[in-house]
Amino acid sequence: MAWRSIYGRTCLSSLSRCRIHSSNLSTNAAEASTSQEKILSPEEQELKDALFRKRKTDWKRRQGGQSFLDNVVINIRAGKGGDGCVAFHREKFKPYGPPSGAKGGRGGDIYIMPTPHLTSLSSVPRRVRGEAGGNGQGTWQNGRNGAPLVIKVPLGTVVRELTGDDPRRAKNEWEAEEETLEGLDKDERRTRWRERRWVHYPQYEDDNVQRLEFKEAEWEFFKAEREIRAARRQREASPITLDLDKLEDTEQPVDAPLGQPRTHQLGHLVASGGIGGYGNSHFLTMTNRSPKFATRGYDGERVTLALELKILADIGLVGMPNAGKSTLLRALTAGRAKSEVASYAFTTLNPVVGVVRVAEDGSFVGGGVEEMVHDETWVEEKRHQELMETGAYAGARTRNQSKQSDEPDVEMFRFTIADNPGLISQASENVGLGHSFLRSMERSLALAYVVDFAGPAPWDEIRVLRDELEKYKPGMSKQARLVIANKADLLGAEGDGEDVDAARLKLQQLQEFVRTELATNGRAIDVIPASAKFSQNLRIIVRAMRSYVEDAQKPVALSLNTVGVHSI
Ligand SMILES: Nc1nc2c(ncn2[C@@H]2O[C@H](COP(=O)(O)OP(=O)(O)OP(=O)(O)O)[C@@H](O)[C@H]2O)c(=O)[nH]1
Ligand SMILES: [Mg+2]
Repeated sequence: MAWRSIYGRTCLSSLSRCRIHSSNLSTNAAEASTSQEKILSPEEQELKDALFRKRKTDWKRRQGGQSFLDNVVINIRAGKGGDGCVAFHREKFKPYGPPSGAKGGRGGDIYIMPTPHLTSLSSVPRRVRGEAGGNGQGTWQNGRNGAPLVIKVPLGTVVRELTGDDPRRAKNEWEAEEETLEGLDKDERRTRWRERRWVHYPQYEDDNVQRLEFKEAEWEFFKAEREIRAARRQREASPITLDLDKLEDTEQPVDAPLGQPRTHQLGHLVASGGIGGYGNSHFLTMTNRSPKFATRGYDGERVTLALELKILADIGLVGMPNAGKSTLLRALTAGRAKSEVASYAFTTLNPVVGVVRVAEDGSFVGGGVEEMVHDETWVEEKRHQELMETGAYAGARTRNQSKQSDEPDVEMFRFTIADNPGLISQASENVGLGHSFLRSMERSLALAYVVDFAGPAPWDEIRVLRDELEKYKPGMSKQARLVIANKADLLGAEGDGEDVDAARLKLQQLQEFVRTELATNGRAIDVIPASAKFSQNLRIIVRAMRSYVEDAQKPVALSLNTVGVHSI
């Protein structure tokens, strides 16, 4: 403990030194930057911003999509079995009692279970060690079993066991033992092998190994171990793959230690604990009345699992950069989903999920205010800052206070919606941000194309998006149920009849394109003109999205009981 605290103090003091040092640095840097800002002309500033954004997107692209999703590799060791015991019963007037050494307990199993309370894999430990079984004791007392351990992961986690020569895989229990025996000659190997498997009565080891009974027991032990190894190899041939996107609330009986519940919600078994060793009473035979050896417990299974969290949003937004996906997400969630909005391409670098809460009358939280403008984030921040400085917020009501008037009273339904990075032509060849982020949408219940309706040919955008979805995964474009023609406010903005007619014609053209060229699973794709920025037509979008989610959830609810559970 002493060295720990000393170590801690040293670290802290050096840290605080660093902080002082860095704060000096930052003041200098701030001074430098203010002086630089003064010198930069607007064009230069713009160029600097553009370079910064380019660097940001390039960096993201170099990640190869790995940082879009939560990916972790965890190393699991189930508990070791407890050792058997060598003991003899002793009683008054009974100096040579029978062997009374009992069995060791079983090592704790490791389970994995999805839970709705987690949203990321950050809290999942990278190293998991199961509880070891207790050693057996004299007077026939078996060791206690190790308690099972449940690893909790967020709903929507995909679990894969790493096998073969994957460099991230840790050695399994047999390979680990083999490694310790490497380079030893035959006799030494045999001695080590015995040491790991047998417990001897004090000072009887040399005697034991000469005895015929021991040799016979060793041979039996060897045969049993061979079977265990074969079973393990067989298990490894079908690696664990689990798709944990459904909650499980079934209780399973457990072999828990005394004082713990007999049934537990465990989830899926991923590593079994080692079997406990036999006590010397197990080796009692007609010929060997006082066996002076017992076996040790087996190591628990060791597995390496790769966990990947797929963001499970009910609706995924797909669109080219700048189409207004992030603005739409903010508008639908009343600004609660903090997705950045700006007028340059690839503002959004990671998927962002928001929750849309719908009331019985079809209105949604935050959607009651028709005139609400969702502008670019920096513009909004600036506006807020100004209002703050002028004191306009002094009498403002809190969210809860304003709830009664602005928000629907009863939330009847909620669904999640994911804003994604922009998808562009040739994304499959790693242009733009690539298309690996589509993984997070693979399992969305429905996809919605978001296009810039004010652009010259919104149908071309849809064509590109559809092709890229198909290149990522054939058939994925059939998940699309909706086309949102965003920025409709820019058409017919002059208010004269001609403009409005032209906008109507364009909408008809778009609908015609969608009807004739987009493949569906026998369902019509809706086309809804809207303005995310000025919160127009959003209720219709929410109603449509709600119906897709309800449609998709019906068959899921029916097949809940038939979902295959992987057991090992
Ligand atoms: N006039 C108008 N402008 C909009 C509308 N929706 C979004 N915009 C503007 O379009 C620009 C891009 O919006 P974003 O929401 O960042 O677009 P995005 O699709 O998320 O872009 P990326 O994140 O780069 O893929 C911003 O300047 C928005 O203010 C709209 O309905 N009308
Ligand atoms: Mg965006």
